[in-house]
Amino acid sequence: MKSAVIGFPRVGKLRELKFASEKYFRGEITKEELDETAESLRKEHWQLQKSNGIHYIPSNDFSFYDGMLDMAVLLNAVPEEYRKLGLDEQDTYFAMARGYQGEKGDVKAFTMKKWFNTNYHYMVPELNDGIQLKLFGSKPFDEYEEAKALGIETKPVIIGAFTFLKLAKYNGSRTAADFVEQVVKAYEDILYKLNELGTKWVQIDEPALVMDLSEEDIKLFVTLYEAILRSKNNVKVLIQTYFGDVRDCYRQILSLEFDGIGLDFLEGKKTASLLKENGFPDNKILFAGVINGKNIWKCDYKKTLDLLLEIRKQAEHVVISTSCSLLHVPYTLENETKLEADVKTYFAFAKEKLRELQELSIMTESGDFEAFAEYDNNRQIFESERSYKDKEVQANVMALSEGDFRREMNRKEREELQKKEFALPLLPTTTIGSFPQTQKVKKNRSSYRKGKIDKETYDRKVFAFIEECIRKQEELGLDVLVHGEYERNDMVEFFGENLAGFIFTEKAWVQSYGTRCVKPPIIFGDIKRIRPITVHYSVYAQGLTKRPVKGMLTGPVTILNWSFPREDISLQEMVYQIGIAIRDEVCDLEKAGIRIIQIDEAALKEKLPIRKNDWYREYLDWAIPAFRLCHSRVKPETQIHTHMCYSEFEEIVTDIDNMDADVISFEASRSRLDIINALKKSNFETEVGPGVYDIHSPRIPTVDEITQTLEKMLEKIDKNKLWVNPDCGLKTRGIPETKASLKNLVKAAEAVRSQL
Ligand SMILES: Nc1nc2c(c(=O)[nH]1)N[C@@H](CNc1ccc(C(=O)N[C@@H](CCC(=O)N[C@@H](CCC(=O)N[C@@H](CCC(=O)O)C(=O)O)C(=O)O)C(=O)O)cc1)CN2
Ligand code: MET
Ligand SMILES: [Zn+2]
Repeated sequence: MKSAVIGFPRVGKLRELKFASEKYFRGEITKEELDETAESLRKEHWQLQKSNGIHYIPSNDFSFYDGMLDMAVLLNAVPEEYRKLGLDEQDTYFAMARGYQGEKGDVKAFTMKKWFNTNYHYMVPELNDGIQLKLFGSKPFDEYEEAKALGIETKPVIIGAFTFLKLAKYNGSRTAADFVEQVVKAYEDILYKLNELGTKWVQIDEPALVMDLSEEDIKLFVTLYEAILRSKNNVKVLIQTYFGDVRDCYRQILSLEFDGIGLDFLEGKKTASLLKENGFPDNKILFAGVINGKNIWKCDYKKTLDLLLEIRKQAEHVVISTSCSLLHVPYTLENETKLEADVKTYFAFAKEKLRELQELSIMTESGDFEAFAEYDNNRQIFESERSYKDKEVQANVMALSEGDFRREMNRKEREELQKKEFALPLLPTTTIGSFPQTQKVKKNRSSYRKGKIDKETYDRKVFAFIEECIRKQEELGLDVLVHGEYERNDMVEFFGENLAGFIFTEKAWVQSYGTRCVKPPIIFGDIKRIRPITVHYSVYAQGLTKRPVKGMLTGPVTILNWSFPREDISLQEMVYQIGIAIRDEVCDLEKAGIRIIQIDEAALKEKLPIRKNDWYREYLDWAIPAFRLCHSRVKPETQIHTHMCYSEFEEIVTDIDNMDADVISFEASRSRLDIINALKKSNFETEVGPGVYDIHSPRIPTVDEITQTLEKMLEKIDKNKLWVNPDCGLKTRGIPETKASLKNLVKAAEAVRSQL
């Protein structure tokens, strides 16, 4: 069998693209220098795949920011306000990605959303009435030719018309249907152009096909491809799906003129049975996604080869592929110098997965797997005990009962008690937790890490940052303060480092959005808290001020979702183990005099199963209890906050309310205020702080803007329940813009408050 890769990480093995782009944003390097870095990364990635014998190598999977944004630009979906800036192509692109505030004008960034159930974010294309979709750019063609010049035939990857139209937002009166004609023509032109270039295969990504589809959706999909595929000429078209199965439209996919069909056999629970029940045509190639693009554990060769043999029974032509783009795993294990050898043997990152594809490809050609040393080695790894087990932790989870998930007093009574306890003004102002992670803050941590300073010196510096932060917040006039999170590299990695059962890496970065990356810790065994994690930082901060300072924790669902999970026990078991650890931390904070505790569940919505049918059984039935577990033991007057980003949780507002927090803050400014309508409709009881400005962009919101936002919110939210805060933490921002933004936030809150 031949092998294929859906997409490769683009930031580089040492995040070269991140550092070059950030330098470019700061004006430290030129566009040409940025381009050079990009080109050398693309070359390296293609050559690496080629040298690992990959037969179908992707191109145009590279992006300076995001593939969906690239697609929008390729299709000419650049709204007028960005064009009007008069910037060149590259800077117009970055203005759409990050917003722009300067001598040429003032525009906000595009909305950013979670890419299906991953921690990657895409930019939401804006299809305003004035937009005319047509083939405009040349990125896929340029990159195809660039690879070809290196002697590498690639399959350009583009996002498909259906997914593009489904994920776009429509600001005017036109809907997806009104863009069909234009979009078809644009994709036809893409195919013509590829044909002209002699491209053999194109990969059209249609992950939106794994969602629950309506009749209308299916009709749209069929209409689009009946038309588009008429123009393929000599180009073979692979329709690539991932993150689930295509149960709603499998037969339609088969009946269209695709040459290759990419299916996910790992997350697609029904993929194998779809194949069995409906067969697979002999004149098409099945790209079987069997190498996990989302987790870092080695592939189990026996299991995978058995699966491939099963698949072979249904499909004549099979190519071994990744289950999704390798964008979601780190680049290579080779840079990990501190992992113990016996631990390391269990993992495969992107580069190592290429090797797995190659080995499987070779073994399937032979038929006698057992003759291969690689097969044998792999068997041994899978037959040995992979994880650290802890009997006590397991017993604690087993012993959990009703009472562990319930606070003693109901929310309404708590609310009255807390209003007296804290005596805050109407529309209290606060922030989400982190303050700018400046060079100084990061340097302190890296010095400690490298052993240049000891823990005491490190902490002394952290305490100094905290003090400065508290003073700044008092000056700004915020009501509920935070300590600033200066001790954290990342809100999940930091907790992972302080919990037994996790291991962490040095360079295993994964792109989250734009230039921002995360280094997810790996869950390797049963999890328990070994020591208090945040208590001394919080206590120190509270000691500096009379105003309440929030204790700041990451919740169990988020820690789980932003880690690489084990594959030998259930998610529920892992999340309860983490929940118990966080509960102990919550109790210690309360004991130490911290009266408000925020438990962030930033990633709660992210892993809500794509299909509605699975929401409760597979997720919410344990995710919501896991959060409740953390705060079930606190006193009624202790106020529990939570925070969620990229919310879009309209459909699960009742479940969010059931987390039984006292206050929730969430993202609401980059996307429309839909969620607020949903809160009103569901009689949401939790007090709420919908973000009043977007922190993912350096742009400073004006007082007027925030005032208007608050006034709009007050139309739907009881004034006694509304909090005022930014969208999310401020760690990615600089100090000047943070100060300016928060100053405007406080001013706006005061102005609106005085009218109430
Ligand atoms: N896990 C996670 N997912 C999330 C979020 C989040 O906060 N965490 N937020 C949402 C948005 N996503 C985000 C993802 C990343 C960042 C972010 O700021 N990432 C930083 C890295 C943060 C970090 O771990 N920093 C390390 C430093 C790591 C580093 O670069 N070290 C240098 C050395 C630096 C030095 O010597 O100064 C190196 O290793 O080469 C630290 O502070 O300790 C970045 O890409 O720049 C922000 C938001 C959704 N998903
Ligand atoms: C990605 S959610 C971030 C929450 C965290 N408390 C912070 O402010 O950074
Ligand atoms: Zn957030």
